[in-house]
Amino acid sequence: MSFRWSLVIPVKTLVAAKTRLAAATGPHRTALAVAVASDTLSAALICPAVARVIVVTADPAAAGPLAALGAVVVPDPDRGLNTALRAGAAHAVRLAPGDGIGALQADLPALRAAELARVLEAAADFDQSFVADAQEVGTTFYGVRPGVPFAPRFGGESKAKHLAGGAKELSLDGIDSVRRDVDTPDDLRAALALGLGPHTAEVAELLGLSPASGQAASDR
Ligand SMILES: Nc1nc2c(ncn2[C@@H]2O[C@H](COP(=O)(O)OP(=O)(O)OP(=O)(O)O)[C@@H](O)[C@H]2O)c(=O)[nH]1
Ligand SMILES: C=C(OP(=O)(O)O)C(=O)O
Repeated sequence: MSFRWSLVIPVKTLVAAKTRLAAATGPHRTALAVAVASDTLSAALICPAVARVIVVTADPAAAGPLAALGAVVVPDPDRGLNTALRAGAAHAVRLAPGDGIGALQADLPALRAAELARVLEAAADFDQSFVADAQEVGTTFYGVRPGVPFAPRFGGESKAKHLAGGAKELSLDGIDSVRRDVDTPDDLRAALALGLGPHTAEVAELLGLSPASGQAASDR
């Protein structure tokens, strides 16, 4: 691969985040949202093909811990997910016009750097590409090669939208952790089975879901 990547991770204002997990998480809902984003970010940052991670958020309670882990934080224009992603991508172009730009969902708590590396290597061969989520309905990664217009179509049935937009679906074996987004209690259990990162494992233990057995992203 002749270029590296800027990854943009969108993080919704915490008061509105992870509502489908509200009943299962009670007072720990916002902690879970930050933990899941922290594990996603940490795994991305140790991937050699990733030059930087740009978090787009309007929430200081998310921005603080994610900046401390190494993210560049960009303010959210607060006009929805794809606008937030485009704001992050515009910043990425200013910082490093010669790098690819990827959007990565924030809710991949089992993400393994080696699996993300395989996705980025494959993405380098296409102008626009994406990875469908584990349900085969949504999208967890959308990326463009350097200089290609960044046109994310996240939200709802976004796998079909990215296909319709001309992006190549990356159907690789062995990238379960990149596809395992967490929206529901069943998703959280599935991520637990793959191996949660340490931040999410700590919250999962508070929820009575697991022992604190999170592994560093480099070891998973
Ligand atoms: N910065 C930013 N991120 C967003 C916005 N809307 C959604 N996201 C992020 O996009 C991803 C998918 O979001 P959703 O599935 O809509 O929301 P969620 O908080 O994960 O879950 P629910 O509340 O259960 O829908 C998550 O990583 C969110 O943090 C937005 O307006 N701005
Ligand atoms: C916004 C999306 O994800 P989620 O499943 O988290 O709603 C999407 O897949 O486009």
